[in-house]
Amino acid sequence: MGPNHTVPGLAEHGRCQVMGVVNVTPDSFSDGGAWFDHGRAVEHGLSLVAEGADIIDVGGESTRPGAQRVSAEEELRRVVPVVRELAAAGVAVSVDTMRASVAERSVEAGAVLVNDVSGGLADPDMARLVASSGVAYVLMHWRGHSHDMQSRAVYTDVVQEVLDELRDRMEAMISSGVTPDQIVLDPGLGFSKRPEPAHNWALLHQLERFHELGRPVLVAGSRKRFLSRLLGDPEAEDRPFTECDSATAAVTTLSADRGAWAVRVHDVRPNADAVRVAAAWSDGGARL
Ligand SMILES: Nc1nc2ncc(COP(=O)(O)O)nc2c(=O)[nH]1
Repeated sequence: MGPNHTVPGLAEHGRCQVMGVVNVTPDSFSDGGAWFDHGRAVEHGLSLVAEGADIIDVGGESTRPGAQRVSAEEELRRVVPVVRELAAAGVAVSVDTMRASVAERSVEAGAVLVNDVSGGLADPDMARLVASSGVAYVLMHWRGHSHDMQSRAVYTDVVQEVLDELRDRMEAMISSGVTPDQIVLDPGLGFSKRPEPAHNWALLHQLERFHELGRPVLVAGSRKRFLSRLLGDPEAEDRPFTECDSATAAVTTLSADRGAWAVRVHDVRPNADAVRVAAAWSDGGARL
């Protein structure tokens, strides 16, 4: 197990944490828009906490490859009420947004973490908001919006280049007033990464190198194409995304064993079990 960091505003459990996903979108690639209604989204978030989620990640804009952007007004309409109700229920809520305006209103509504897949590149105002609010911040590796991000998936050494680009973004955020302890890093599995060559597997294979950056690492492989491709059989197409939850739990176990601070997953229960197995295995049951 690698380092367990403390992140301001987030409880520490002495183990890898589980971030449950609630996509308040009509077209989410991984759950088919099941939680587009606010009431259903809040219910789903509470049920994920009951299954063992430590954090609930609320997103209002699909980031799957090819997805079109939604307006700031629509994104605000989708996420802020859900953030507010979950936070009021005592849930640790993160908001999955690239927009400073959405992050700001979500923090006001009680979010304790801003999960920015663009690492501050999509909205120049994000650094100011994160610095002024002091909120914890997920800085993910990103090379452009969904509509053309795969055209940027060209690397000579994907692990070294993702590390270098994350370091550059972290330094940029810190020079804008963000303190290092606010920052959680994420290699951005599936974002400007190709299944062939296996960029995502190369990043997971060398996950421990991300500790070189001295910040907690979030791994978000849940139901992603590199898993459905792995599990597909040669002649047929990929395994359906919603049938990749066992593989996701395997990624969780291995990520936790290699010191991931948290995993971001859709199906919480098997992953909540996996992080507990990894913790008990790692310390020989000392904390049981
Ligand atoms: N930090 C972080 N956030 C994310 N949000 C959405 C998605 C897209 O997946 P989904 O829409 O199926 O949840 N992936 C990530 C990710 O890899 N890292």
